[in-house]
Amino acid sequence: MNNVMQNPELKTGLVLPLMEQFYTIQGEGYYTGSAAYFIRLGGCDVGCHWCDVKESWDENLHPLTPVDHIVSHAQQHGKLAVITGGEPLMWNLDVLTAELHKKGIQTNMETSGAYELSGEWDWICLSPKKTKLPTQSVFDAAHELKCIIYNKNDFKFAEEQAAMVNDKALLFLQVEWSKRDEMLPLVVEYVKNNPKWRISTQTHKYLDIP
Ligand SMILES: C[S@@+](CC[C@H](N)C(=O)[O-])C[C@H]1O[C@@H](n2cnc3c(N)ncnc32)[C@H](O)[C@@H]1O
Ligand SMILES: Nc1nc2[nH]cc(C(=O)O)c2c(=O)[nH]1
Ligand code: SF4
Ligand SMILES: [Mg+2]
Repeated sequence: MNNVMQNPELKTGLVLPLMEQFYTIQGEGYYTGSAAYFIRLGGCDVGCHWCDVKESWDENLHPLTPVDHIVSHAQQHGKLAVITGGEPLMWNLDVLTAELHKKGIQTNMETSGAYELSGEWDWICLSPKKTKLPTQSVFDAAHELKCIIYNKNDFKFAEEQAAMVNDKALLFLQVEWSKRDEMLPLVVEYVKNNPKWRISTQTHKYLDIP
């Protein structure tokens, strides 16, 4: 076991490995266009080869930060927080989300769902990955399913994941950024033929904002 994992305060969720926090516009999914304070936690062992934030993967590189410190910054920037990573569900998020709620801040999360759910959430965006499938707890609680399309096989995977998620979840297809020129036309055709899906694009990358 590594250094970070041994910390008892991490188990209780009083500290979390913080990579960065920044105020920006949610670029993806249902909340696209909304101002949001992003809290990016370090640590991920899912291993997506196209991941756009590989610097997050090694949790030991990201300082264990008291939750009250994180929340005191969040409360200076609007009323919506997005917890992302890395894979945020590697950590106990009960304290972070309770403290954000105490300050009247909405709690949204971006997750692969690869770990059991913790935390109290107003909105969960589940983006399943083939290398480490979501747990049932996250399929049941997700508000949106956002499947990444890197190649043609990913449409089939997206349908399999849609069959697993709860009936209320909104369904989004998001093209993998480096394949956008090749795959976006296929995603457009797919959504026209299968209108239960919507398109999500990484609008922050087009806008050139964080
Ligand atoms: C960096 S991940 C962090 C949260 C969590 N680990 C997850 O995968 O949902 C945030 C979102 O970005 C998506 N994403 C990551 N790299 C991407 C890429 N190259 N193109 C499109 N979406 C990407 C993920 O699928 C996820 O929906
Ligand atoms: N603007 C902006 N929107 C985002 N939506 C999800 C992001 C993420 O990395 O989790 C992200 C991000 O990194 N930036
Ligand atoms: S699960 Fe999320 S953070 Fe982890 S490698 Fe995949 S996209 Fe990156
Ligand atoms: Mg991102």
